[in-house]
Amino acid sequence: MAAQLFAQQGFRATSMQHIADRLGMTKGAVYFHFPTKETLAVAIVEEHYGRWPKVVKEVQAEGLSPMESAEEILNRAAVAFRDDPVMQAGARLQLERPHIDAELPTPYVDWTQLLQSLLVTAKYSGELREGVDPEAAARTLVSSFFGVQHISDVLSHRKDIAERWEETRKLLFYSLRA
Ligand SMILES: CCC[C@@H]1OCC(CO)=C1C(=O)O
Repeated sequence: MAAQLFAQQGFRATSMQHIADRLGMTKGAVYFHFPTKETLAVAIVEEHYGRWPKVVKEVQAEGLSPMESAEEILNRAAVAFRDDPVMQAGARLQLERPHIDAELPTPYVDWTQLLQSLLVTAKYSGELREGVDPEAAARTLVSSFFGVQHISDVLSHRKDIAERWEETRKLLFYSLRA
């Protein structure tokens, strides 16, 4: 599907003909659904963003502590980035935003906001190490996660992302826990 093409070769190198061929459709049929390649990229990014509230809700229904919820959401994100072409395409398209003439959401800010709110709750429930600033810690978790997923993508096409993220999260959450 189109997400796989965007994930593998990026926005600029992917033509509507490539997409039509991959989908087994005519180019006209693709244009019928998506008038431009940009609208298709926006749809994929929106699909990517749209998947996270469900993941967050599932984790928060598990009755974990705030700190455990933060850790579990990021663990699931690592697996999702490994296995889901829409996540992979969304991650690449958001890096290619300067070359996509369309309104795309600013990445990372929602992640930071979500993790910060969990870490603030963790602070007041005594789970957060004394002196740790929840906002700075949330930014560090997001930078670390997206750095790990990027390097894993470049070096192993994300095959080892779960292992790479596990070693990173162990260190990070060790430093965050009270
Ligand atoms: C927890 C929602 C996170 C949000 O949804 C997907 C995505 C892409 O990186 C986001 C972001 O960067 O903030």
